[in-house]
Amino acid sequence: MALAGVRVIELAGLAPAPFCGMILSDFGARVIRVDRTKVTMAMDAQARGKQSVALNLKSPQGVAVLKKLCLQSDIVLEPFRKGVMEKLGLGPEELLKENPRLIYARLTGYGQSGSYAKSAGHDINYLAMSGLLSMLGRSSEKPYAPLNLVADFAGGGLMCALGIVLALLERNESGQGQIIDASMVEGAAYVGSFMWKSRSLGLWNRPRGENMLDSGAPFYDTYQTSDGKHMAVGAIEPQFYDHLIKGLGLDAASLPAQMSISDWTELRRTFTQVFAQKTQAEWSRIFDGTDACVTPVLPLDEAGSHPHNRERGSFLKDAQGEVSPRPAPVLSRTPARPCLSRDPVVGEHTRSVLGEYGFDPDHIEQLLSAGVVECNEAKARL
Ligand SMILES: C[C@H](CCC[C@@H](C)[C@H]1CC[C@H]2[C@@H]3[C@H](O)C[C@@H]4C[C@H](O)CC[C@]4(C)[C@H]3C[C@H](O)[C@]12C)C(=O)SCCNC(=O)CCNC(=O)[C@H](O)C(C)(C)COP(=O)(O)OP(=O)(O)OC[C@H]1O[C@@H](n2cnc3c(N)ncnc32)[C@H](O)[C@@H]1OP(=O)(O)O
Repeated sequence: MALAGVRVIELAGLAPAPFCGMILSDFGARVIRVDRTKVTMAMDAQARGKQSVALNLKSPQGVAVLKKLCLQSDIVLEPFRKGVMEKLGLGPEELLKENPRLIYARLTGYGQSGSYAKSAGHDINYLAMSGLLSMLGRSSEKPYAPLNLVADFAGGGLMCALGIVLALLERNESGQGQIIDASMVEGAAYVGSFMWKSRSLGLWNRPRGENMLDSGAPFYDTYQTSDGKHMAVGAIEPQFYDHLIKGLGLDAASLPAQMSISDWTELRRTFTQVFAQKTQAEWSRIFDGTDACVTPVLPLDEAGSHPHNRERGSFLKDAQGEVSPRPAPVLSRTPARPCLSRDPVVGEHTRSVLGEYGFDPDHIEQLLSAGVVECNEAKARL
């Protein structure tokens, strides 16, 4: 796999950093998640392929353990508020002095500088600060955040993984690590570069929800079907729009022009009425195999069984029978080989990882009895 041999220490976080760690793990990196002690349940729903060490970083011995792990690692990924790692004596200066090849990835909302750097926040705040949230939502409605997809995952976890891979690539030449300051505000904004750079095209001149790509256009929207499901329509180009009109059984000559904005309300009404006359399956049969750019809106538990996704193996089932997306993109020689066994229990691998990283057995037992680390091998076997 592409990242085979790469060692990652991921400090347990909420959503973006676990996603970043899972990407690295899916593509072959060895990811050790450092959990807190005295935690019963892992909050990490993206723990595929990771191992867990439970370590109390509030104790000097715990800090020393983390330093030793980082000394033998390529990457440390930290998801805390600015200053937390420094307060623990685990800041980048400290760790890079000991291991100059270390890539120190800091995944935060507001970045390591600026007046918000130390403020708490979540995806919706970062999205708001990126400028993008102002563009999201239906006409005459307030801005609407599309789950926590944009800042946490696209602009956060994924962008941080990109930074890590770039730093690894560069390290091959320089032999040196570096610090990655991954701000979700900036990551989200960067993902949305098109929105800034396409303003001159007039794509966003109208109020929110009234433009071509923000649900303003009737040919770029979703419609309810007679069984209460939905179809997604993305028939932008005229040749594809023609297929849409044909599939809907409408007469193009009796409709207003596609790009006549003043007629969009009326056109949407027509499309709404027509889509409501058949079930999702019936519309899928009509549009499948055409260039109308019309697809069913699939719920999560149906996405994997759609013929197209099934043919490609786009979703995988783990040992517990849980279905989730397979890692993307697909590399031809070194594709990801995601781990299909269950997620780690908090502290399941403490003893084995410490042993592997050079802690002698007596020292491990001393750390365990002092409560600096915890091991839950037995719980994992239950
Ligand atoms: C929208 C998403 C967030 C979605 C998250 C949800 C999925 C979950 C949120 C609440 C969860 C539920 C809840 O917990 C109750 C149940 C618990 C149960 O176990 C499971 C079910 C629950 C219902 C549970 C279910 C779900 O998990 C939830 C619903 C996001 O936007 S995520 C993005 C958030 N932003 C960032 O990541 C940006 C960077 N980080 C930050 O800004 C801050 O970390 C943040 C997120 C604001 C949190 O601030 P906080 O004050 O809590 O932490 P920090 O200032 O960073 O400091 C960390 C302190 O912890 C110490 N520490 C860390 N590791 C260790 C260790 N191993 N040992 C000892 N101590 C440790 C560290 O030293 C810091 O201590 P100090 O404060 O003293 O410096």
